[in-house]
Amino acid sequence: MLRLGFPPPSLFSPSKTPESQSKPHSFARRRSSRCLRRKRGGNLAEFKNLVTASISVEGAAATPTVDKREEEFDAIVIGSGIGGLVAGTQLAVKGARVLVLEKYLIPGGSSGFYERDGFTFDVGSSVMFGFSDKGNLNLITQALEAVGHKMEVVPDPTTVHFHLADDLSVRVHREYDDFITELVNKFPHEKEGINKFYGICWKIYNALNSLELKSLEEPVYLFGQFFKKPVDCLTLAYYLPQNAGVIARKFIKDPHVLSFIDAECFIVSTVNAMKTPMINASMVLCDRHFGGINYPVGGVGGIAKALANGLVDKGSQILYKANVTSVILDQGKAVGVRLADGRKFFSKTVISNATRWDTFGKLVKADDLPEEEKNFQRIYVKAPSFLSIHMGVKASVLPPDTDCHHFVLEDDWSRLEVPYGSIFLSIPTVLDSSLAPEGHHILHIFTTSRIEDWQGLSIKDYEEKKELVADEIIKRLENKLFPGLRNSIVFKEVGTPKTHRRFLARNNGTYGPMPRNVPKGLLGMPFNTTAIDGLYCVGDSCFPGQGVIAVAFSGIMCAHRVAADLGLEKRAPALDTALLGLLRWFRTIA
Ligand SMILES: NC(=O)c1ccc[n+]([C@@H]2O[C@H](COP(=O)([O-])OP(=O)(O)OC[C@H]3O[C@@H](n4cnc5c(N)ncnc54)[C@H](O)[C@@H]3O)[C@@H](O)[C@H]2O)c1
Ligand SMILES: CC(C)=CCC/C(C)=C/C=C/C(C)=C/C=C/C(C)=C/C=C/C=C(C)/C=C/C=C(C)/C=C/C=C(\C)CCC=C(C)C
Repeated sequence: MLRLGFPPPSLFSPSKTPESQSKPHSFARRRSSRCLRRKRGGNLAEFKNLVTASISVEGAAATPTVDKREEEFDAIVIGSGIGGLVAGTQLAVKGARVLVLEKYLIPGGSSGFYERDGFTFDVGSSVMFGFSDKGNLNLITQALEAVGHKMEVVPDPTTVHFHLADDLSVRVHREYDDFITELVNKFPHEKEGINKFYGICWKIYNALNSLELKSLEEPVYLFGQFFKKPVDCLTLAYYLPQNAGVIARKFIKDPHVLSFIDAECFIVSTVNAMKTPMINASMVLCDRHFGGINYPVGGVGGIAKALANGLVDKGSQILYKANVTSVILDQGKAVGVRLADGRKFFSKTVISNATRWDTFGKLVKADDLPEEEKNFQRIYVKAPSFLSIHMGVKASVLPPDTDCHHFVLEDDWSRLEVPYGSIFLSIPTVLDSSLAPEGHHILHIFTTSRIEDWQGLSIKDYEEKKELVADEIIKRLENKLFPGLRNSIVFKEVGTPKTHRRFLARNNGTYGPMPRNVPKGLLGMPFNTTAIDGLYCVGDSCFPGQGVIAVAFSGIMCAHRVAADLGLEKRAPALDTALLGLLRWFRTIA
């Protein structure tokens, strides 16, 4: 069966919005009961919790408008992406009363899931960092543990198989030595440079891994870490303003190796190594070998479901179909939110998991954009969105031992960052066959694409263009990797940047912020506090940026800073002013 669209397909037409669907609630329940029948996709108790959470809060909110200040929460979180859920659950664990408001029908945002014809698709990436059982950087594991959940995972033997220009094929093996041996075998003359570059990545990773990770905006913690681990903190402070490309160029001369490192960085930052902060590069280039990439059994969507259930278990609430349209300000302080249906909720603090462009462009009705946000927009622009193709195929089309994740850049290195230039492909059924009907695999294909390409088209032209562009991409994969691919397709849905904008509520469907020019590493990236008292941001437009593990860290940092401001964690108000002022100044020089 061939279909074009995105979850749910009946909603997908350029003129409809999620709010205009007729029976979203029954859709959510149907989906829940279907999931209950799945063998490994989640257990009954989990799903009861999820549905009850939604019903109980909706019940509470059934009164016309909740606008009495005595109904106050400690924190309202706008959005249930992994950033919002981690912030919410961490606060709930510390004893705060949290309300998460999600526009869509299920939690997770870009890390959500959807089901069609027996296939369970991850909405976005299936490459999960931070999901191991060791070290301090397994932030997904830790976020789940905090609310008493543990997920079964399947270790991925190969993080990604690169198929690059000039017939360069490199497998990033789970074992670091196997990966380095393979790379050095391709470029023996650069053995020393390769070892030095990845060696520095390890130095940074080990420093990160030695710290207890909390808010860098909270001075008691930050100075405490400097006191306990001065060398590691100074190492991080030294590399904070640096980018991977400059460091790679100190040791490596061969342009092909440098292009390979560009591709390594691009898949996690959507920009080349010259623009990728060294700390972020080190984090991903090492975590994949330290803890390894591990795929959650039942699909990535299980992480958000477990966090949402954990939130409720800890006495907090989550409300779906809750589209926040504005943050309520009282004498310049954020005190609550207003929903599209007129309801209002009040809280001591408000945390936005919407992008900063949406938070300050739509949700906050301030006369002027705060200087802080002007600075953010001076340094960062919206990264492009994606064209994504979710397909079900006959298993016979894949050769035995096919890797789970692939990155394809066929002939021309210079096309790395060009829209549709390179192709990401994940086949999660290689690791968890329960995601597809027997004898089938899932192919999730994505490539960068800009919203401008999809605007101003009639519905017919839009649908035809989707089909055409998707077909080109599939043909390229057929030529490069899997002969016969097109004839093996049993299911296909195509999402465009407009789809991402609609269903993930992300400005222009952006994947997150990317530096406008060469940045000073991570120095210019804002943390969680904002220029508005009581309003915090979390997610990928906060330090350290794009990525599920990155937004999980942002959630941990945010919860710590908010908890300190709520009096649930130690704080030192005099030091706060000094540190926050200093960090603000750093950002202006970035
Ligand atoms: N696009 C991909 O391929 C993909 C896939 C998986 C993970 N990721 C990673 O996840 C990161 C994003 O995670 P995140 O936690 O920052 O955010 P997110 O975009 O995943 O989630 C934000 C959530 O907030 C909700 N929301 C936004 N505005 C709202 C409003 N006004 N009212 C109510 N709800 C609202 C959205 O519906 C969404 O569920 C990305 O940087 C990316 O690295 C991306
Ligand atoms: C404050 C000051 C100034 C100073 C001080 C010093 C210090 C102490 C510092 C510290 C720091 C820290 C702690 C930091 C941290 C950081 C972190 C954690 C980071 C992280 C990061 C992460 C990341 C970035 C990630 C990302 C990822 C991603 C994006 C992924 C993606 C994926 C995909 C897309 C897939 C692909 C696919 C295929 C190939 C198919």
